[in-house]
Amino acid sequence: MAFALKAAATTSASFSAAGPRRGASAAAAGRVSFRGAAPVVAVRAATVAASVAEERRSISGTFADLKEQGKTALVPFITAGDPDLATTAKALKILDACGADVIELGVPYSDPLADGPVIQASATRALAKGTTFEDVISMVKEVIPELSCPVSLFTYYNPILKRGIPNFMTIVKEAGLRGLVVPDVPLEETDILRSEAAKNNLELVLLTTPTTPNERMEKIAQASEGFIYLVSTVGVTGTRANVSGKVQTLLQDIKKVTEKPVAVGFGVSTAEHVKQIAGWGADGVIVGSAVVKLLGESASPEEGLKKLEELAKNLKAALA
Ligand SMILES: O=P(O)(O)OC[C@@H](O)[C@@H](O)c1c[nH]c2ccccc12
Repeated sequence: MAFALKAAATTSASFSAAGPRRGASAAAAGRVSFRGAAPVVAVRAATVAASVAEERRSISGTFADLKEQGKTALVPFITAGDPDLATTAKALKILDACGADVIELGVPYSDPLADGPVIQASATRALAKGTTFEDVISMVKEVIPELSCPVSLFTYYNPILKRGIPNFMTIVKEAGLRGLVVPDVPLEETDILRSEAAKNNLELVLLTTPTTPNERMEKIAQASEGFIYLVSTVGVTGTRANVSGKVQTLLQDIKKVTEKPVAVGFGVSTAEHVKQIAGWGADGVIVGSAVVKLLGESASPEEGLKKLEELAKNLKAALA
């Protein structure tokens, strides 16, 4: 696997110094400070406030804000449509309320080659329910306005190719999504994705793995946007008892070549794991299978959501 994202940090950094991290407060600040201004100025000011608010909800902007606060991002992953899309909508709101900093939303796919048994089974259940890409987008469009954290879409390449890259990016942007993770596209083939994503204000997150040669890792780091996804271990997604000690060295290697945030995923499932990884200097932790398992394998959607809330709170507390 080889992954990449672009240089999204360019604009976000300049906004990161201003107060709380999310859009609502920026908009509120705009209302107060522009009161009484002449109409034209007010309109211009409102536009600036809106773009600041917009920027603050970007993935890179979120990471920049957290860095200032000395915090590590919690990035949960869930599969859309498992157990059903209504539950996915509720799960997004719960994760946001529990302090998820960015959410990775997976589009269910029939050949998830990088996924282990838990996420494969989850995608299979979602597809068996008839979940389509269009259904996922409609749900997302409704829910995103209610969330304060940015949501990134996780998808294999085929659904993108099928719709045409420019068309796909427009759909994703219009749904309110802020980023994309596409695990089966090699770095060399990400240019077109990145440029079309950029036109739609979407950040393309790239991945690097323990077997990625240093020189290539450097290129991935340069091209990745939002954050750099450090895959903690070789193999597929899925919970593991321990986090590989190699991650600490890999983090150091990446940080030698880039200032961009680095988030660690694959096999991260417990409060201890996230604490350990944060202690090694990671800017974010990505938790997939542990979360997906709760939602997909509980006796009822309600029970799954309750367990999800407990786990999210627990993970967030470990990063406080
Ligand atoms: O499930 P895990 O081991 O917690 O790993 C993260 C993860 O689920 C998510 O980022 C992901 C799901 N499917 C993937 C495929 C490739 C890379 C990453 C992913």
